[in-house]
Amino acid sequence: MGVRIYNTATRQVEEFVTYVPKLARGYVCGITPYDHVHVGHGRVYVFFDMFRRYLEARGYEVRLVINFTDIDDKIINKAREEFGHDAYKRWKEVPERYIAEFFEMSNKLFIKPAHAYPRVTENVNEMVAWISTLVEKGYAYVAPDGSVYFEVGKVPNYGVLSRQKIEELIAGARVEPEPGKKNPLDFALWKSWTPGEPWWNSPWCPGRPGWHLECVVMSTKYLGAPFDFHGGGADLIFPHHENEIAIAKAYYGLDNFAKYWIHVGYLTVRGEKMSKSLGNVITLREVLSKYSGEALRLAYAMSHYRKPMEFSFELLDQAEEMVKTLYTAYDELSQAVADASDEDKEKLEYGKYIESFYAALEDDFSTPQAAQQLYGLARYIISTVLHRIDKASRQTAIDVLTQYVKMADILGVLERREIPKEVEEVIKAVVEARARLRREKMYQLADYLRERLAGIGVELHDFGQRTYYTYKRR
Ligand SMILES: Nc1ncnc2c1ncn2[C@@H]1O[C@H](COP(=O)(O)OP(=O)(O)OP(=O)(O)O)[C@@H](O)[C@H]1O
Ligand SMILES: [Zn+2]
Repeated sequence: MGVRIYNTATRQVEEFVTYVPKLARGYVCGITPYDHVHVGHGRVYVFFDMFRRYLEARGYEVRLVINFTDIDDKIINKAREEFGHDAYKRWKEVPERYIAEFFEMSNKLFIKPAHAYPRVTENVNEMVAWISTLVEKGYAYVAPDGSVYFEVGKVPNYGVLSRQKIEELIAGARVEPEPGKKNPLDFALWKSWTPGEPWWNSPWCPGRPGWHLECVVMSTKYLGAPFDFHGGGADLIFPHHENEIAIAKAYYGLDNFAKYWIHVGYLTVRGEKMSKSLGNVITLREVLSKYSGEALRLAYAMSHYRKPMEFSFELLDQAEEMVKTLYTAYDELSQAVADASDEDKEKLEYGKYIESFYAALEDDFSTPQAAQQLYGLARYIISTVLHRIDKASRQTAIDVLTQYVKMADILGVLERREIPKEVEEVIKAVVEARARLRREKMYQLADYLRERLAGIGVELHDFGQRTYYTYKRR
């Protein structure tokens, strides 16, 4: 079966078919780097990382672009708070700091690098060129102060994504009519300069680009138009993504410049969206100083991406325990392969976990079910495969291990499985020595070695004559 995914543009779960076979091009709206990245942001980027890994496992080449909105009112305000009068000179330190943190946390979360990370400030010339074209085509107008607005009423079907009519949008949106705007829903493509703010030159006035335009220009610059999928948090559907579609429609004449619109539900704290403005933020730095990246990934995976996810430390504790089990199954099975025999004397029933895992992901990327199957397979390995390893063929043992790792790699939850070679050699030597002591009934000494190993995070599990170890990753 093919991949099926919910498309906000059609409000349906659809077959995922890319424009170019086996090439998936996607853009995810990036952070506005004015403060610490939090667990809510993490949910979005981990989701798209899992989706990307899944597509890659299905043989796609994935070209993923994530931007940084590195100039914005929030950044300017933060710079003023921090630097006072020097903000004008030093404002760039704010985005630099939080972009660095974004990368640091992405690493800790084992998020694979994107194809490109364009920044607004590096693409202003292209943005100015786009605005000129939009003005020429009659979709944008220049206000008396030199700001340029996009005229929403000029594009047919404005509101396709959020499924609202212009009149309803005007009534519902908290958009203030601004001087210079023809219609309250019109939005700025170019914002005129205010004293003390960073500015760039343009044919209209010194100023800076507007958010919605920025994402259209950066996505199509790196992915062409149309491209396959565009995503972000559910709060971006309106007005951000609606306006992106309108701009691209005006510029290219394309009905929709992205085929699939994929939106991730909110991460909540006591039912409310985690967000700076609500003051209920838990930073990724805090969580990842106490929990592994794999535990947080697994915690995310346990909620369906479109549903709200209530954050809690209990959830993380549970996920960390599960990750430990995943590693136990991996470590022990890797060692057990050597004890398998030449032919299958008993049949192992592991296929159903694998089939259900992929079936779940094919059906609108149900990571909760997939995670359950992966965990189920880990437990099956520990409770059954390891005990019967001498009744399974080496081929079967290797197959279970390979399939298990492949599944884990889609969710990205066994990312630290490599044990340093020297450490592995030392552990093996001690385990062998202990086995000899046990054969010679020198149990006290054998137990002493077990304790010493436990001290460095190595746990031993005896299966009759055989002993397998697990290694605690740090
Ligand atoms: N609590 C959350 N749950 C899910 N996604 C979120 C959450 N908060 C932000 N996002 C998403 O993270 C991405 C980056 O968002 P951005 O930097 O604009 O943050 P934001 O929405 O302004 O966050 P905050 O309100 O905390 O400042 C966007 O796709 C946004 O939808
Ligand atoms: Zn965007």
